[in-house]
Amino acid sequence: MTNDPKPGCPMHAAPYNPATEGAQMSFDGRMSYGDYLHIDQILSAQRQLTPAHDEMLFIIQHQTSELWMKLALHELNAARQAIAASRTPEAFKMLARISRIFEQLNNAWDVLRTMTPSDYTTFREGLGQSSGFQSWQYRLIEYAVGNRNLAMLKPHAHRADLTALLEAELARPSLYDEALRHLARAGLPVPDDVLNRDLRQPWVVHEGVQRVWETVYRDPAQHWQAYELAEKLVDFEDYFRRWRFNHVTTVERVIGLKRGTGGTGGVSYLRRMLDVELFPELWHLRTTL
Ligand code: HEM
Ligand SMILES: N[C@@H](CC(=O)c1ccccc1NC=O)C(=O)O
Repeated sequence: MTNDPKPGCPMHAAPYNPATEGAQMSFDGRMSYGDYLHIDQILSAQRQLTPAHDEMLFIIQHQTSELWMKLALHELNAARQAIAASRTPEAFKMLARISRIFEQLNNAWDVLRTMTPSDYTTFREGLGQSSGFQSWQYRLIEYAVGNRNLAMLKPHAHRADLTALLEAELARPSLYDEALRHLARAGLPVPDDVLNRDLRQPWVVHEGVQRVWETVYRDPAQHWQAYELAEKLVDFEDYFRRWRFNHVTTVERVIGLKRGTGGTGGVSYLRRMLDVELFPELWHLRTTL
């Protein structure tokens, strides 16, 4: 019997066999989709600790977030390298992608929001003291962009490999440091104490830096690349802030004002994090422009 499509009513046609047009159907000794993507490994990592229906949603939500964070870090590191080499147009493309990744993470909250407090209490106890607070990729993103709080190293002290990773990040100039070094190379008067700062320390708001960004924003045509870089950074922070806001709102909706499993006050802690500014001068200049 052939599998040629029959003319006439599709209801009576034999099911179409894509092999007739050459679809590869045999994978003995050839690399398949699942082989390339290690699908077996990924799909065997959803191990519920309870029989609760919604625990699967919770696990997959976090695992997919960690995958997107992995890509965000990949792009962030490449963007930083491109800026350091003054290849800014290349960096713009990667920074735009990072913002889209955060948009993706922001949209994902819509799925998690379908979990009610009643649903969550069916498995919350099983989580013990684990919490997103201990996500090393999240901390690495914060450190990479410039939010360097050394206190956040502590939950990783039991893992020498992760501590080394985070420490290595703290020794590198952040995305914001690289942006400012780029401005200095372009001839803008970035203060020396900024260019020679102790990279491990948290960023401290600097009036001289704000003045440099003001110069850029007062005459964008004259400083087009710096202006474009600034707006890409603001765009990224905008999406990052939305992630934090979605997180705290979802948390309040699900656990109210209960303490977090990670030991913080929960919503009170997350609200405090809403005040963190990654690139403060880029926001402040808008008031003084
Ligand atoms: C029902 C869902 C969720 C609840 C109830 C929740 C709750 C919390 C709470 C209470 C904290 C504060 C730390 C603590 O004491 O535990 C926290 C931190 C955190 N959570 Fe969630 N979370 C949820 C979903 C998520 C998701 C989907 C992610 C994505 C990866 C995530 C990532 C984080 C991160 C990165 C932190 C640290 C934030 C910071 O230090 O600024 N959480 N979460
Ligand atoms: N901190 C959350 C627990 C929690 O959300 C969580 C636990 C384990 C793995 C990821 C988590 N997500 C984000 O914090 C709570 O207090 O319920």
